[in-house]
Amino acid sequence: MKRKTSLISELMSAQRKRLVLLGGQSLALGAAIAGQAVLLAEAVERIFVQQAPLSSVVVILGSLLAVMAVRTLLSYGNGRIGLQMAASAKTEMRGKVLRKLAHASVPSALRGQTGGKVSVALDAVDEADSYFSQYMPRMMEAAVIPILILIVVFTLHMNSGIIMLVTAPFIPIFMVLVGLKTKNKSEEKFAQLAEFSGTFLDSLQGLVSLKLYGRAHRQQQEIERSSLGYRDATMDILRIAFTNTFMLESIVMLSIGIVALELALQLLVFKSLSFHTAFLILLLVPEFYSLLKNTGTAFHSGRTSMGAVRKVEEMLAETKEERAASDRGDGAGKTDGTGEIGRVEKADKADKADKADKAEKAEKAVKPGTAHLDLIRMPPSIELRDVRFRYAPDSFELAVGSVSFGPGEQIAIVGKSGSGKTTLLHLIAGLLKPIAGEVLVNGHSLAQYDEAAWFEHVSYITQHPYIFAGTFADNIAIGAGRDVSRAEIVQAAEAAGLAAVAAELEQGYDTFVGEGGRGLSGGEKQRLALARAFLKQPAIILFDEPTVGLDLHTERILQRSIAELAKKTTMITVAHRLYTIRHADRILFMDNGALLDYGRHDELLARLPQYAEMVHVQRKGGFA
Ligand SMILES: Nc1ncnc2c1ncn2[C@@H]1O[C@H](COP(=O)(O)OP(=O)(O)OP(=O)(O)O)[C@@H](O)[C@H]1O
Repeated sequence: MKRKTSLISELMSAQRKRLVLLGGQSLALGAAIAGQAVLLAEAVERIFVQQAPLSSVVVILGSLLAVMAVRTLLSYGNGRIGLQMAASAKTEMRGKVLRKLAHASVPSALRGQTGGKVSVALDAVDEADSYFSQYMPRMMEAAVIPILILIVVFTLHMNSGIIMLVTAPFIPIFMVLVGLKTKNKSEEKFAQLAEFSGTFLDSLQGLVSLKLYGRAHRQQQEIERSSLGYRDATMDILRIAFTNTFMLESIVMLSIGIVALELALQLLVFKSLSFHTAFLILLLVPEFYSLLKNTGTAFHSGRTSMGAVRKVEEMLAETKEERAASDRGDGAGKTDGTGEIGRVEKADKADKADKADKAEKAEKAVKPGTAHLDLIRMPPSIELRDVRFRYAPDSFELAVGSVSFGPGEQIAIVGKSGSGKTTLLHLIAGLLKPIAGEVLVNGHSLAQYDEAAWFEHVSYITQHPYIFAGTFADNIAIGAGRDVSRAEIVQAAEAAGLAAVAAELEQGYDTFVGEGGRGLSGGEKQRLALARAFLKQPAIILFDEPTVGLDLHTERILQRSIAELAKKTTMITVAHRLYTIRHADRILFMDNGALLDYGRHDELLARLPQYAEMVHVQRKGGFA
């Protein structure tokens, strides 16, 4: 049998008490099975062979009923323990998956299909059920009861014991052969299911675009292809399951037949066996094989489950690797540290030594995990020190030199599309980790801060804020991260210019918005994000200014709200409007991943031709 997955070992070791109980109950079950056969053989012998009166077997029949009841209770008990083990293992597994997904870095969260991840978190975890609810109890029973029956048979009649001993291994051997095949097929099935779920969800989310671009039919074919792949993988497993059952039944019937023939010969031809012994053995033999056969069936579902657990394990390992990579500062976790980055750093040896020296000093100054104490000085000073970042080894590289922002400064990041503005914003937010250099907050590396403590001070207003299915008020309240009163929500909404929007809603602040509720326009969504920020009162606001033109009225409301919010915060804006740019304390001009220059509007206008050109273009476009 293949080695168990380490996740299964981990989950099983948490269930030690239940396993011991299962072992104990299985032993008692074995004794009940043997006892039941002994009592039944005795009753039949007395009634039919010795022709004894019924009154003389009343005690035996009463005991038989009692043993049968105990046997039923013990079987039920084993099933219950199995279900309990499955429930707690699934809870643990799902918890692990959700924790990993929740703590994944931004690049790894964006990687892969959402539907595939959902399928692993829900379906694969559910499929793991039978490993604990069926496979483990049956395996435990198979490890104890058949041995007990064999001992009884050997003491009664050596030949029958030998036949059972010789034929029994065929069942586990067959199980292993089939099981190995099933596990591979099961892994294939889950890969197919994840692909199918991913394709389906992607198609649903992009349905409008697919229709507009006439790609709906192709996508339909794609869904059909992946659903057929899933069907075929499932059918393969079912085919193996049916063959498995047929083969097991055949082996069992043949083995029982051989033992019965041998008993008949000894009883009738050689007359070396009493009816009582022969009948008792004949009662025990089917129990013996049926246990092994049930184990075979459970083994099949156990292997299917292991394939599913393997999928969960892969997902957990993937996230672990990425975390390890991002902790090492490998950017998106794709670099191996010996590639181009290594070469660049070799060429820059002196600089690197200097940096290492500085990093060591910073390390000594602040022990990891204690740096959040320095988040008291808010808004903080932020410094970028030779920050470099890359999504993947051969992809776009961002390299900003050194620049620092004082507490409460208003920073605008400008540049052409694709120049790295959002990437820089994410690096400052700590959503991406630099592959070289560091982002310092209040003089300490951002990497040393407790992530949750840092995020408590940050609000990030993207161009497409997430609106979840809930009321308008709930969607604002999420910004606070604590219980807030209706008055506070209304105040935040008013500050963000949302009061009029709320007044127009059918049920005001209690109107359902988001999925399945009322939709919101782009401008309304951004104002909702601003309202969240008003509630949160962060020390740093990262703002991705809308590129699409808003109407003048909305634009004014937004500007007023942002100016109000900016009073007590460091605000870093990916700016597209000349108004924002001109009012910034400092403008960072990005070009193809490099920070070309920074300064105030008039300074850049005087010394950076690219900036002057951008301003000129914007003026012509009427953005000013
Ligand atoms: N998750 C990602 N994986 C790989 N490359 C990425 C990823 N996100 C962005 N990029 C690439 O990084 C470069 C910079 O992207 P970024 O979004 O920072 O630019 P930007 O200046 O904000 O652009 P825009 O103004 O159009 O939003 C682009 O070439 C983009 O293709």
